[in-house]
Amino acid sequence: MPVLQASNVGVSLSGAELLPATSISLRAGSSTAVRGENGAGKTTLLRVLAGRLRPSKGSATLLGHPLDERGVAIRRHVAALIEPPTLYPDLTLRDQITLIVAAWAGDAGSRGDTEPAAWAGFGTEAIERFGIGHLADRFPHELSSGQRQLVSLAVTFARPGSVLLLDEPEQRLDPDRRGLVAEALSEARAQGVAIAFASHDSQLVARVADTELRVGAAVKP
Ligand SMILES: Nc1ncnc2c1ncn2[C@@H]1O[C@H](COP(=O)(O)OP(=O)(O)OP(=O)(O)O)[C@@H](O)[C@H]1O
Repeated sequence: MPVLQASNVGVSLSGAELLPATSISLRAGSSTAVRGENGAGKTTLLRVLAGRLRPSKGSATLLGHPLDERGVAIRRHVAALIEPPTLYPDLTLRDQITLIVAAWAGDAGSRGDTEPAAWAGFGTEAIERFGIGHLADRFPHELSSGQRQLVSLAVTFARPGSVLLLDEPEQRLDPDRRGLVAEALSEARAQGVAIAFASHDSQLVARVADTELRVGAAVKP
């Protein structure tokens, strides 16, 4: 059974088609690259899959249940980097990630399905994985745009889940850091995570994706 599946989901707003009917099926341990030109609807599709946008047509399921009835399950299973996470201006990078991971750990612990102690190292691991350990004591305004993207990735990968949704994870990153993204995605896929990511980076797609889904442009220029 696919972990996350969408059948003919489409989004229209005030008569404009943001996403033409699109189907996608994500299995555990698979990685799908969502491709298409600017404005084709990639971000819109990811927002639908993350339960952040209700489709105007079609349907989606998470672990066999309708996505729009699965608010708690989405939070529990899906880690998504679509919009950058909100960073607290007065907290260092280390404290931001510690706080975010502690909130998730508390949530998981209150459900009794994950030991809060098991979460303790996730934030530190994620910071190290994206090579931003040396920035841990900086505040958000002291980071470059690429460094902010690495923080966003660290926050997203710090959260274990069955599904990972990423919108252009390579954006603003230099080639070496794009390599770190490829490694992190490959590792997550090997661990059984179902991945969908939108990307304009053909190298990253070739390295990490086992399936490509082309999203059709809704409005041609
Ligand atoms: N809030 C909105 N209101 C109206 N139209 C929107 C809105 N958000 C996006 N769109 C339109 O929806 C279409 C799909 O946008 P989307 O962001 O999903 O494209 P994309 O494939 O991710 O593009 P890119 O590669 O440039 O990131 C575009 O034509 C865009 O102009």
